[in-house]
Amino acid sequence: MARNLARILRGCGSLVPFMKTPARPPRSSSSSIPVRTLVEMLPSLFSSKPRDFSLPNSSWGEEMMRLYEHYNGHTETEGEENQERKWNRLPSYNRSLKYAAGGVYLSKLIQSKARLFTRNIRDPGAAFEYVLFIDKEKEKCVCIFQAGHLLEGPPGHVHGGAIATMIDTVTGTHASAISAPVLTANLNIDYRSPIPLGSTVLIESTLEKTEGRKLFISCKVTSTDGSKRHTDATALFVSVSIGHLLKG
Ligand SMILES: CCCCCCCCCC(=O)SCCNC(=O)CCNC(=O)[C@H](O)C(C)(C)COP(=O)(O)OP(=O)(O)OC[C@H]1O[C@@H](n2cnc3c(N)ncnc32)[C@H](O)[C@@H]1OP(=O)(O)O
Repeated sequence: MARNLARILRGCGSLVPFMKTPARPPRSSSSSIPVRTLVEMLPSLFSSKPRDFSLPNSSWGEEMMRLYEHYNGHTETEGEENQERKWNRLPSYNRSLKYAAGGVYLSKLIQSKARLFTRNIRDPGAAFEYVLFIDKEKEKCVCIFQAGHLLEGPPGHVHGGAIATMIDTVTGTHASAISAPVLTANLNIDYRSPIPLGSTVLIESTLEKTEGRKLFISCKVTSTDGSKRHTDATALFVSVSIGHLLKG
């Protein structure tokens, strides 16, 4: 069982190769409501190839697309030392336990239906639309997040739990890229200004330090032009053994 899970986790590593992405698919012109194109639907109907959810779909708005094209494979120079930072897209799939240990620690029913929380809505644009980029040194991650109408908390704004979910996802993906498998041990969030539903924001995470099995990561959510600070967070991840995951 542990050997099987080890194989899966190695497989997860292959789920995050750095890759360039194809051009944006056509958008519907007849309506502002996103339409799932036949091209998008066909692979899921006829192929077992997993869908990469971090590629553009017809629900992505102009700001999401502009930033996607900005970061995808982009190199920027920053700081006084003109340090170069190259951003690489991280693919994102909705299931990781598909090939797990034959229901040894999960019932087969649960295992076959298990889906990554943020990637389980079929209607594109309805909930979490996001794409993550990581720099080559794995010091920073940036996520472009478009918050769909199903994520409402206060009227017209994003639910605090949905924001926490995205912060956990971005910092957790960042920590996993450095040292998989990890679990969130601690997450502190300051909500500074509400995020309008339907808007696109930037979620940036920074590796502050590592101490043994512990990874300390900070995170901020801002408007895409950086003028508005929506949320600040710090997170602690702890590297765990496969045995710890199996123990539950
Ligand atoms: C690629 C796809 C990626 C998708 C991204 C999704 C990311 C989602 C991530 C999650 O949501 S994980 C789910 C939520 N988290 C959990 O369910 C974790 C539950 N907690 C545990 O399993 C254990 O408490 C934990 C693994 C975190 C730690 O247990 P251990 O027995 O492995 O470690 P230990 O308790 O010995 O602590 C190790 C170190 O961490 C420190 N530590 C642990 N918990 C802490 C805490 N809460 N606050 C501060 N420090 C803490 C602890 O003091 C110690 O420090 P030192 O090494 O310096 O002594």
